[in-house]
Amino acid sequence: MAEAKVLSGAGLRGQIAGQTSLSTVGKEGAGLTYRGYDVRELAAEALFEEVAYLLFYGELPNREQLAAYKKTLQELRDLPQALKDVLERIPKEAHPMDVMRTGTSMLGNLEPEQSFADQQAVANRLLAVFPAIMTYWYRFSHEGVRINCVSDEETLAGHFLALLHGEKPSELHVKVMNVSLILYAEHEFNASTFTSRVCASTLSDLYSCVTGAIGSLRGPLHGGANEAAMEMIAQWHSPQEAVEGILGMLERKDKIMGFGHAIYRDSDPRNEVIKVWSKKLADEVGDTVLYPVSEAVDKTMWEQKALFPNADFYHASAYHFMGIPTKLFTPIFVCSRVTGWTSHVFEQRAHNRIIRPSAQYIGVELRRYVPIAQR
Ligand SMILES: CC(=O)SCCNC(=O)CCNC(=O)[C@H](O)C(C)(C)COP(=O)(O)OP(=O)(O)OC[C@H]1O[C@@H](n2cnc3c(N)ncnc32)[C@H](O)[C@@H]1OP(=O)(O)O
Ligand SMILES: O=C([O-])CC(=O)C(=O)O
Repeated sequence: MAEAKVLSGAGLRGQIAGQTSLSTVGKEGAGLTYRGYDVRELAAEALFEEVAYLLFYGELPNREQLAAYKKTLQELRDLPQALKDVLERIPKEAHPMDVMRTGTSMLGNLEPEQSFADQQAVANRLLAVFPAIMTYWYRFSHEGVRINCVSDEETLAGHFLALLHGEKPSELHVKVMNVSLILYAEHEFNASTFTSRVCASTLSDLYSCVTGAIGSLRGPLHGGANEAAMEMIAQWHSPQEAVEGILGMLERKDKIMGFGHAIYRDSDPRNEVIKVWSKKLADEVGDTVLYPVSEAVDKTMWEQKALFPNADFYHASAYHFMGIPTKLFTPIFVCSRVTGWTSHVFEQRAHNRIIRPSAQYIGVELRRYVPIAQR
């Protein structure tokens, strides 16, 4: 047996667990890059579809390539009837992340990945269909409406908002959703991506890799934090109340959702971007509570714990200002991160060895079996 090193820290922190050419996270002076591009530049300039193409194919598309890729995705938006039937049977009280997980799994039964040669087609299908999975279930179970899963919207950002609200979204909202999808697209070996790579390393199919990743993203320490942050800030009616609330939570040693990070040490580069857009949306809706409350929490966390808002914190208020129900926040993360997950699966498959670390045994020493009558 190969000799294994015992790790000192929990959570595999600081261990290099594989290679990627997709992104860098927290690299000195670089913040967050996707295939060498600064995420802040991409968020300012690019379309989410361009970023998806970049992750999948390694380079930004030219005008023709982008037009063709957008068209491919547009043509894949509709849901098969059997999937609609399943979504109609999921109760209103279900968590939408469970709906996304079930939707992915059901599609994997209806349109299985026949061979790894199909992997890009499956990734495109999932990317194109997630907004409809989420909104078809949501609007059927909450409003009794069977929506048309196809829209005239050119981009995935606009398409999602159009399906959710049943009307053409404003330019500002499409822009912010596009930025949000770019910010969430890829993040190296985070928990959900690592889940997808572990699954891929057994040579499993792409739907299984994505289903596992959704389960992993669901938790409040990972993607679920945007929803948890919203629930937290929504309870305060003024910055003063928020400061008192946070101080009380810190006193009780509660985790403050939307703050801190496993890799970044003093800021999350995605935060500065979404914070600006959240402020613009606050001004648009004439908000005088939620944004000031968020800023008060931000300031107090820095003063008290030197903890900074991660990508999730100002996403909460930004999504809220766009009229998105809180329980749909984390599924939007899925709509974006599916690009990162599937790109990682492709990398894993291209240079695969089954991921199988060792454990340090801390249980009892070898002992003899005791017959049941003698116990
Ligand atoms: C898109 C994303 O997935 S970003 C992450 C989203 N998750 C959240 O926002 C949940 C809240 N944050 C957290 O739970 C953590 O910061 C994590 C899970 C993101 C990272 O966890 P770790 O890598 O273990 O954090 P780290 O090692 O920096 O923690 C250092 C100390 O700060 C504390 N701390 C870290 N984050 C927080 C927080 N949000 N609230 C209160 N205390 C915190 C830790 O408890 C730890 O204290 P200790 O040394 O007394 O145990
Ligand atoms: O990298 C992480 O641990 C979590 C994160 O920010 C992400 O997945 O976007």
